[in-house]
Amino acid sequence: MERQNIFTILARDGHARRGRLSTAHGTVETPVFMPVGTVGSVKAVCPADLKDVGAQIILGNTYHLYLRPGDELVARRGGLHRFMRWDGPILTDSGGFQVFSLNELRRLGEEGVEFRSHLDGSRHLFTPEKVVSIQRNLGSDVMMVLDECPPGGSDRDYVARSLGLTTRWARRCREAYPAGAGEQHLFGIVQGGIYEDLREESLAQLAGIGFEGYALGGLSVGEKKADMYRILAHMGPRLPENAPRYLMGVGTPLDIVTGIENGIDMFDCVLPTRNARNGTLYTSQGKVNIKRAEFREDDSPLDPACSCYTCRTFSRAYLRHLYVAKEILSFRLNTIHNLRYFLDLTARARTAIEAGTMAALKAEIAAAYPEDGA
Ligand SMILES: Nc1ccc2nc(N)nc(O)c2c1
Ligand SMILES: [Zn+2]
Repeated sequence: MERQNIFTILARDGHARRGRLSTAHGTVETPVFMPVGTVGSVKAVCPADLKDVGAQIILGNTYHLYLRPGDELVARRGGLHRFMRWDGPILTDSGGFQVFSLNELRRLGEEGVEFRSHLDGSRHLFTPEKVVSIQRNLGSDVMMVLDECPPGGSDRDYVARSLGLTTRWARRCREAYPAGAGEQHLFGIVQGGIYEDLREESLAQLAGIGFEGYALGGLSVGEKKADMYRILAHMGPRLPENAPRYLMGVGTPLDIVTGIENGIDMFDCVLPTRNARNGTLYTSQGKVNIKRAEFREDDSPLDPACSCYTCRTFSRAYLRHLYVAKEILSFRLNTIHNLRYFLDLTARARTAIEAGTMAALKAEIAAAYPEDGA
């Protein structure tokens, strides 16, 4: 059957796109930031908090949920949406990246990647077919193919061989879940390291197989920022025009705005949630390190330009106190704010694209975050 187009472009500002992605659990207004909920929870906040800060779609992780509590257990509980009580769209990463980043002990072969659980050392094999089966058990709205993300700094020969494996695995994922087979979308992941020609080769091979969306993988993995921006500028606009484009694991506020101006629609990053827990808060005036003594008696809101629950309700003095006292509430209030900042940033980008003012938004973010530049 002819698949209806799942992605609509509503406005443009240069390469930037204002779009709308339809999924089985609702539509996603893009550009969009996706909070990371690795093991079925966005750390320190609940689904009501996520709705309150404007989250549309969140991330889960195949590797972690397969190991604990188990994808079949989640399926028996009605799938990940029901299990975690999140009724909006969910995207799950395929696990390949997590196997590489969490495990020294792993063996990579044509069949798949063999690894030991970081929880109990038990042995497992992820094949393309297996990661599709896991993501179908989880019931995620967007599934990612199994790919190899070459370590940052890998040489060109290694990257060239690796992208061939990634393409063969992507083809096996598509064969395991053909277009039209169900309501879940399957996205391909472009690799090719910091080499434009290898990136174009990876994309051509994936586009020849055909996916509902395309991700740029293999970035924000230790390469120089200038290399990431060079690949982003080269590949963002070259990704298929009428499909959603996802930049995996990125990034800082300036990275996100730079991604948007290069045609990217979807982003995920642990920075807002992870840095909330170590007291680094993102504001309209740049980063605020809430543990600094200067905030001891500061009655002002964390960010006067933010209307989140944390900024509406508490002072910097109180947020600093909670953090220094290692109160659990500190994690929740800091995370609510940081997520709201990243979600408001992409909401502002959606408005800016419609108004043709993306350049002004980028200049504002570059000024607030000078340390983020290339
Ligand atoms: N920076 C990242 C983050 C997540 C990734 N996930 C997959 N599957 N592949 C990559 O290359 C990633 C890169
Ligand atoms: Zn706030």
